[in-house]
Amino acid sequence: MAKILIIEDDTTFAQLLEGFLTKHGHEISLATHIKPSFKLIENETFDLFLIDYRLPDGIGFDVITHNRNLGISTPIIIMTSFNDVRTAVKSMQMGAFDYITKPVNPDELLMVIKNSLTKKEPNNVKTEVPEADFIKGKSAIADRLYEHIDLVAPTDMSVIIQGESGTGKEFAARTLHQQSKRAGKPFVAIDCGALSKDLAASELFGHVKGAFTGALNDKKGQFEAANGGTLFLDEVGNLSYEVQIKLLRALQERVIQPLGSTKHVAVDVRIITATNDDLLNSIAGGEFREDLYHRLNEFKIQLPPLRNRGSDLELFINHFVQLSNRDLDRNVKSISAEAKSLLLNYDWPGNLRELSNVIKRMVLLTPGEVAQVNALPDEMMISVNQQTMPGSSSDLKAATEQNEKTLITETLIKAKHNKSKAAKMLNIDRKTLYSKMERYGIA
Ligand SMILES: Nc1ncnc2c1ncn2[C@@H]1O[C@H](COP(=O)(O)OP(=O)(O)OP(=O)(O)O)[C@@H](O)[C@H]1O
Repeated sequence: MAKILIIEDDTTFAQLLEGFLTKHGHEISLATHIKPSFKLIENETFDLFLIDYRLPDGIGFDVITHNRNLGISTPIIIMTSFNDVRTAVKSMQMGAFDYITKPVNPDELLMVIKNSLTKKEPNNVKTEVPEADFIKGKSAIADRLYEHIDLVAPTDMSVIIQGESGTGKEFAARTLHQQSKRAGKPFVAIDCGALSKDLAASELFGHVKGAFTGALNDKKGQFEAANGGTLFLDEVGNLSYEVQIKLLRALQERVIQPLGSTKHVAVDVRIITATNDDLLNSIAGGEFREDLYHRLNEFKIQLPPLRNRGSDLELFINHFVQLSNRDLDRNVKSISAEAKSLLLNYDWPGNLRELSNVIKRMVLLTPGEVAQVNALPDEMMISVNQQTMPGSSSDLKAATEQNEKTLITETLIKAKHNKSKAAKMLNIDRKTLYSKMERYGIA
């Protein structure tokens, strides 16, 4: 049983969730707005937060930031409409545990809650995933990527891994460590996006008792924990300017000074950093120190977005189906042509993380051996159709075709892919619907 705070302004839906989760043994508190929820969060201890992305007085991110500043590392699940997925993936960078798209599927919700409760680690220290759960891919772009990794791994060079959210930067960092002389020593991964400004220095460099209010005992920092090994700083661009100065010093002088201590501790740590953004923009904006950037950027690895990985997409789909079969005790052996076509044509803004979530959901919703298109989020189809719309806005024929295509897609969704029903709703016969679907490439 877990104590869960739901922040959702749609009260009917919130009560539905409350009833459902109470029935599954959880204890639920409800809030409809962000501000009053802060009071609850400060006064009570929860095991999990389930938060709507759009709320009347803010967005789900505000709660993430609030918790981070208070040093609260309770997992957060963001509930978002599919249209907000692009921004929701950002919540992952900020330390939210997971997201789930609306309309919320009850089985999926239970699965996501179970995952986040079992992996309840402080969200700034990342949990390790078994190596067998990863594959490298076979495309030319994957070959080039792993050539670079093989080349730089055995050296002691600092590496910046750049890539969109969910492209597998942490996996790349772990691979670098495993292929280095430091493999027998610790690999410590820190999510700088989930660290509050105040806690970042203490987390990295440690502190002595009494260094600040709340420092009740001496604490070793992650630099010391990683001694002899590799320290992976994810979202390094989020470190404050003061911590950047301390980090630069640690790298240049190979010593750290815990907060409140006069002692210097020698450390031998290889630094690998990751960033979603081009840090050069942050340098130009004065938020990131140029000297630190050059110290960190002895070698740069660019991770490609999933939409540019060509044939790897299909490999990843099959890989995630196998993992999901194992984890969810399912037996999905194939994917229908319609569903496959959607998966291959969608542009995956949340990259491997989004793909893994969508496949997990698909497998969960497939009791038999063949996954069908209705196990995929409906909005994926709309998004794919919008991406492939032809013509410019001044081309009347193309515009009419676009409207027709969108209308057909949306009606098919409303009719739960029953084509006879969809044809009736569109006031055309089934044959015409089939020929139009074929013409517009609607799966
Ligand atoms: N090569 C891979 N094979 C299989 N799964 C992978 C691979 N790389 C990443 N993943 C999966 O994709 C998800 C995102 O990976 P990861 O956390 O490494 O991405 P990231 O780029 O560090 O994300 P962020 O920018 O949000 O920190 C994880 O669930 C991970 O298990």
